Amino acid sequence: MAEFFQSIGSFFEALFHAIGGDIGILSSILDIAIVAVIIYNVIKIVRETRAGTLVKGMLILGVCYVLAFYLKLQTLTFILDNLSKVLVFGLIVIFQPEIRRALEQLGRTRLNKIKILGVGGVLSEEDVMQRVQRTIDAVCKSVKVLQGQRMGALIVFERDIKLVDIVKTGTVINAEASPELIGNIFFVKAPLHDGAMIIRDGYVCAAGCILPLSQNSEISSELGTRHRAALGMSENSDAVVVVVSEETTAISIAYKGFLMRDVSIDVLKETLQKRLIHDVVGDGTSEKSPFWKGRSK
Ligand SMILES: Nc1ncnc2c1ncn2[C@@H]1O[C@H](COP(=O)(O)OP(=O)(O)OP(=O)(O)O)[C@@H](O)[C@H]1O
Repeated sequence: MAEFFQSIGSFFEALFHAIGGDIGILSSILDIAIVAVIIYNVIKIVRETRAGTLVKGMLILGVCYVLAFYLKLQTLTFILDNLSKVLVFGLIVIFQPEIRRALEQLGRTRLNKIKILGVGGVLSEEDVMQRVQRTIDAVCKSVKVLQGQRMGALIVFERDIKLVDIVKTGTVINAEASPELIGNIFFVKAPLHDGAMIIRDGYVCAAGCILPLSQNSEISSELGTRHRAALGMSENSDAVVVVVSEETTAISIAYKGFLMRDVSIDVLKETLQKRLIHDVVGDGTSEKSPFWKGRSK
């Protein structure tokens, strides 16, 4: 295997020499570019996730370590030195969802998206997006009805990461979304009202599904297991999760480990369109999403 990579390396070296390039300069440029991309993404993750507070804590520990070292406080230096070794493993455990998501994002390519959209298959991208739009309309309409009847709901919009294990915990439906169907599923006496509904490519894929609960200790204590499950799902996948509170009728949206609480139907519709249509077709409007403004847990 090592020989194989060596021969590939030699091939590229010979190629660069053949085209008159300097491998040293080229590799330095490549090196700097890769490191810049890694640093940019780490800063992005720190800013967008709960890592921010932890990084501040680590910086404080780092400053303490430097001070202790230069002031020759041997016991404190010893403790902080050993703590830092344990901390590396602790961070891997704490950030397991973020690390997993980052690796999953890395493994996702434009090709995957093309396949998911069904280009080259039976449906065109436009057909799938029209169906997704109809589903968003149906969900928004039924959410309004559910609020009026004080009924809770938990709706997961699957995106690139397939939720096969989650679907298995519920009952497969595979039907076109309509306000009537969604209303029926979440009707309090209906057998599938407990748990989450999963929507895949604009179809109601399953209902009565069990989601992973978030272990985040920063979640507001007034939020119960429905909201915790929504947040947990968004921490462990790229899904957009909609919650309608049975108690307060408030609508919340969980995405990438953040919960935006008490949103209006208009914001719900806008966010779903941005995450499920604009993000997928890549028209560049997704970053203007209101989701990241005023996010909370
Ligand atoms: N792990 C889970 N996966 C899917 N659904 C869940 C899960 N845990 C709880 N639920 C749903 O949440 C309901 C309980 O909601 P609970 O009252 O505890 O939460 P809440 O966040 O306070 O919501 P609400 O504001 O609607 O009362 C359950 O009946 C079930 O339908």
